[in-house]
Amino acid sequence: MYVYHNVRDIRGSVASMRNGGARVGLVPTMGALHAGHLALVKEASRISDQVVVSIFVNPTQFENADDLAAYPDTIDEDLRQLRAANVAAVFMPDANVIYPEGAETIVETTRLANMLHGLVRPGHFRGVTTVVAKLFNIVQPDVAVFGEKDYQQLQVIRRMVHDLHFPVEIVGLPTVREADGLAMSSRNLRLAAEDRKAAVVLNQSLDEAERLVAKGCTVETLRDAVKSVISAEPRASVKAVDICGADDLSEVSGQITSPVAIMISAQFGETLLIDQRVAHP
Ligand SMILES: Nc1ncnc2c1ncn2[C@@H]1O[C@H](COP(=O)(O)OP(=O)(O)OP(=O)(O)O)[C@@H](O)[C@H]1O
Ligand SMILES: CC(C)(CO)[C@@H](O)C(=O)[O-]
Ligand code: BAL
Repeated sequence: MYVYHNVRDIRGSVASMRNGGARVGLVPTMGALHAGHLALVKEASRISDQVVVSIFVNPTQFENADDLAAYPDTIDEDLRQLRAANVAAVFMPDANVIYPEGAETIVETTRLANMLHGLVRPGHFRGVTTVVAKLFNIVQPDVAVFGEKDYQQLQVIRRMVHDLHFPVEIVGLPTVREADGLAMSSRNLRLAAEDRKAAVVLNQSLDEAERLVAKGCTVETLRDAVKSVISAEPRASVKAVDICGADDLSEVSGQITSPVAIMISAQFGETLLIDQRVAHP
C-alpha cells in the first residue's frame, strides 16, 4: 500500500492503475477509522479493481474550532487497517496541499447546503463540497463510496456531481452500528462512559419512527414522537429532528404517503452526534 502526500504522486499512481485497465474506487474519510469506514472500503473493493482512501481532516467543514481541535487522530492504526483491507493507495495531504496559499475557490450547493443539518452547522456543507470536488479532481476516481449516516452529505454530493458533470459514480452504503444500535462514528471515541450508554437513545428513537411511519402517521406526530423518545434521556440534548422527502430532501407535511428521511442530531456532553433512517409508509 502506497501513502501519498502530494497531488502529483497520487495522480501518477491512479493514472498507472487506469492505464492497466483498472476501475478506481475512492473512499474519502477524515481518519479515526472504524467498522463503518471499513464497510465502505469493502464495498469499494467489490465494485472497483483498485481502492484509494483519502484521509484528510478538512478544516473548512468545521464551523467550530474546538470540534476541529478535538477530532480524533489514530493514524498508525488507520494505516494498519487499510493495509489489511488491501487498499492500493492512501492520499493523506497536508492542509496547504488542498488549500494552496491564496485559495479562494469554493463549491456550494446553494439550497441543499443551507437547510436542515446545514442550519445546525452553518458553512459545513460548503466545506464538504469544496473538499470533495478537490478530491475528485485530484484522484479522478471512477466511483466514490459514502455512508448514508451522513444522509444530507450524500444528497449534497450527488447534487454537486450532477451539476458539475463529474464523471464519478456515487454509491451510498447503509449505516454500520455497534451491537447496541449506536451508529459508529469517529466522534463516539470522545463520549464519556455514561454518554456512550445514553447515546443508544438515537437509534431507539429511529426504531420508534420506523414503526410509526409503517403504521401510518403525520409528519407532526412523527417529529413529536422522535423528540419525546430522545428527551426522555436526560443526558441527551436534541438539536434537530428533520423529516423530509427521502430522495430530494423536499419539504413534507401532513400524512406520510411516501418514504421520508428522518435525520436527528443531539448533543451528549461536548459531542454532537447524528443519525438517520429512511422510513417507508
Ligand atoms: N457508521 C457508519 N456506517 C457507514 N458509513 C459511515 C459510518 N460512519 C461514517 N461513515 C461514512 O464514512 C465516511 C467518512 O466519514 P468520517 O470520516 O466523517 O467518519 P465519521 O465516523 O462519520 O466521523 P464523524 O465523527 O465526523 O461523524 C463518510 O462517507 C461517512 O458517511
Ligand atoms: C466526505 C468527507 C471525507 C469530506 O471531508 C467528510 O465529510 C466525511 O468524512 O464524511
Ligand atoms: N462525517 C461528517 C464529517 C463531519 O462531521 O464534519
